[in-house]
Amino acid sequence: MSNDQPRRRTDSNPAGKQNRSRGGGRPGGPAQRPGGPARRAGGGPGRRPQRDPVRMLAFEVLRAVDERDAYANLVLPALLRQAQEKDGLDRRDAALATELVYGSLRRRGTYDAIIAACVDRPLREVDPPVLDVLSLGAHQLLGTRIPPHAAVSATVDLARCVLGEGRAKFVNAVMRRVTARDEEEWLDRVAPPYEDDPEEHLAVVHSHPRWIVSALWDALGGGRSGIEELLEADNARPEVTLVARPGRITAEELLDGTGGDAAEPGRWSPYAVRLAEGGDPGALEAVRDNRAGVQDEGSQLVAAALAAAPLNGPDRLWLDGCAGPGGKAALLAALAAGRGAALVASEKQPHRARLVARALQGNPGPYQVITADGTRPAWRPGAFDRVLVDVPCTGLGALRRRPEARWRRRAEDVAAFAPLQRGLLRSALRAVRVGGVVGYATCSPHPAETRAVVDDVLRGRGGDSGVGAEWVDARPLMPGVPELGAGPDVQLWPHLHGTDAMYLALLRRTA
Ligand SMILES: C[S@@+](CC[C@H](N)C(=O)[O-])C[C@H]1O[C@@H](n2cnc3c(N)ncnc32)[C@H](O)[C@@H]1O
Repeated sequence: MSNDQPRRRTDSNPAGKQNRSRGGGRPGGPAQRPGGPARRAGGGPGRRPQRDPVRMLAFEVLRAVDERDAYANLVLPALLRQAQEKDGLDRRDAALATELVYGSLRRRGTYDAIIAACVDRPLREVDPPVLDVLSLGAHQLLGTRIPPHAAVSATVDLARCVLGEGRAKFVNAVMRRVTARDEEEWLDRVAPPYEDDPEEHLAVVHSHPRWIVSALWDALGGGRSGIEELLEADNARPEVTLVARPGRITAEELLDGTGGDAAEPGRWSPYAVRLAEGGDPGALEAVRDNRAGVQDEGSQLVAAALAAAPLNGPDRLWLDGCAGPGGKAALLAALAAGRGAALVASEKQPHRARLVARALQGNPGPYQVITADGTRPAWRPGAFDRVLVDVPCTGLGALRRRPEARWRRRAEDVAAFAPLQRGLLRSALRAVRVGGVVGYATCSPHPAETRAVVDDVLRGRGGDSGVGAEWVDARPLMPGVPELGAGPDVQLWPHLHGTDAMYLALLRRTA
């Protein structure tokens, strides 16, 4: 199965109801488990299924992601909180639920290819809730240390609870086929050899849509090892990084506040603190009162580089033209306050502008949050000394944080963002005064969203910004950060820097 094949959409068949015509079906041809036949799992028909709140919760999150395009990183914490109160879910349960949800979403491409080899019809003809149960089962079998018999039995019990007895039999049969091989053996079977089709091989083995493998490889360049490391980094759990907002708390004070072993300093940003696994940012007083926040180190580096870019003339008024939800704006506002400047944080979506206002609350210097379309400026041309536009993009640089995003995005999305990205950069160049600096940032390394946008705008392709601009080398403004490329722009990478794949171009207005 190609990893670009859409897998599932909404289900007309609510979970918990049997559907004999679609829900059952025969699994694929016979498969022998090494060392003997697969063990019967899930208990006999007479046994009542174990209702496991952890797996029920994980299933509920996967359904929300599939049915209503929910974001796992928003739905999961809310359901975990509820379950902690209602079912007494403890930390270990919460960690397992998180692993099951994130693991099965991230590895969906690989698991789908394996499940497809165990079923006698195209996956799109298998009901989405059945596929969700199978993904959770496949992840337990192939991606965790849960013993196979326990993984199969828990999956069949889940199927009996949420799908009904008929479809649970189907799930049981498929799961028993999956147990016939370990992950490596399955990949040898379902992925084409690298030599025959490198992109499809990497897509199946590392569970990314093929078009994303292709785009990331184009952006990264180089041979097999680099792209494999990048794809692996996308599948790893990202650590939680905090930002200590300057003028309000130092990184050292924030570290002390986490209580010893629970955190360590950031790798590159002087404001960063990395939380140890399982650390809960919401438990920290500094986060609760806004002196610190959760922010990837790449985003911190982008804001800090713009703030550090050399300027000719005054440095009084800064603009963040795409501010929501406010992470970079909060750091910029704190840095601006430190040198007597003010920040205007502008955001088109009112609900996101409210998030910006919340992020900036308590900032030690002057700031203003406005709701405005950055392509139709609500400010005078040349009003600002520094301008950031962190434009809407495909988010291909943050796949490790948004486990479902890679399956939702389409190749066409890249072109769909192009006019807005160019429009926002042209506006930013008009908003900055001559001698001032603009930062163009994306959380995507796709060349069509990064360098191509800046080149087009500088050359007046597709519309004249009416101003002159020149490149500023961004690399020296990220001191100590290795492997920043040939410049003058900067591309960060999860596998090289441990950050999201943020891109930054800095431009100085010349006329
Ligand atoms: C990548 S996000 C910015 C992230 C933000 N800089 C941060 O660090 O939290 C892009 C933002 O631009 C906003 N946006 C989209 N179109 C816009 C427009 N025409 N003018 C201003 N903002 C816009 C989106 O609503 C979104 O909040």
